[in-house]
Amino acid sequence: MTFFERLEKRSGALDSLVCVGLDPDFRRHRVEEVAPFLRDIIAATLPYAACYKPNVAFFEQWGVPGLRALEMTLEAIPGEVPVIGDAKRGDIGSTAEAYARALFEAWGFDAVTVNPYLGRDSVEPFLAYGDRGVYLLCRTSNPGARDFQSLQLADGTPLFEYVAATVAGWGANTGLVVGATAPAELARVRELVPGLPLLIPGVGSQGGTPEDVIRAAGYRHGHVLVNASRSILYAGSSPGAAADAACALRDALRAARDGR
Ligand SMILES: O=C(O)c1cc(=O)[nH]c(=O)n1[C@@H]1O[C@H](COP(=O)(O)O)[C@@H](O)[C@H]1O
Repeated sequence: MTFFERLEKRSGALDSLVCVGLDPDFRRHRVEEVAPFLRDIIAATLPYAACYKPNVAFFEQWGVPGLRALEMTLEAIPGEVPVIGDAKRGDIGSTAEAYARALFEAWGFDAVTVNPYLGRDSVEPFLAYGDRGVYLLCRTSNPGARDFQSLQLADGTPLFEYVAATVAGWGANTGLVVGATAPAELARVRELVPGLPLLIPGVGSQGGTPEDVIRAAGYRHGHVLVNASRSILYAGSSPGAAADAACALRDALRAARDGR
C-alpha cells in the first residue's frame, strides 16, 4: 500500500483528520526526557491520531542525543500508523537524492515535507519512492508566506497557485502543504487541485480554526490532514491533557463537517 492509501485507511478507521505534530520544546525538556515524554504522548493520543509528524529540527537542536531521541520516538509509534518526517528539504538533484535516502531509508519515514523552490529535478529523488508521500510546500502558515508565495506572475496568478497547479502533474505520490491561517488561499488551492492531498498546519497555536479549515478544504479521509503540535503536546501537564486536546480537535473537525 502507498502512503496515501495507508493514511486514508487509518484516517477513515478512526474518522479522524488529526495529525499530531511531535515538536519537543527545548525550554521544557532536557534531551534525555524527550523520548519518554513523546512515548507517553503517543500512547495517549493514538486513538485520535491519523498520523504523526515529527519535525526533525526539534530533535536536531540537541545534536546526536536529539537524533537518538527521534529514533526512540519513531520506535514508539505502532507500525500501522503513518509517520511524516517534516524536514522541508530542497536542494540540487544529487543532494536531494541524499536527503531522500536519509529520510526514507535511514529514518524510514512514510512521507516527507519538501520545499519545491529549486524545481522539479530537486523533487524527483523524493518522488522516485513511489510508495511514500511527498508533501510540497505551497502556501505556508507563517506571516512571511506573503513575501514570495503571493507574488503575482505576469498573468496575475499568485505564485502559490502556480505551484499547486504545476506540482499536480509531478507524480501520484504528491500532496501539498497549505496553512490553516490562510483560509481563502486554502479554498483556492482546493478548487484548483481537488485531487491533491493536503497537509494543513497552523490550527491552534498559530490561530487557524477547524471550522475555517473544513469550510475551505472539505472533510475527506487521507485528503485532508490537519496538524497541531504545541496545542496538543503542551495542552496541559499530563499526557491525558494531550489526549483531550487531540480528541477535541478531532471532534471540532467532525462537527465542522456535520455543520454542528
Ligand atoms: O510543513 C509543515 O508542517 C509546516 C508548514 C507550514 O506552513 N507551517 C507549519 O507550521 N508547519 C509545521 O507544522 C508545525 C506547526 O506547529 P504548531 O504551530 O505548534 O501546531 C511545525 O512543525 C511547523 O514547522
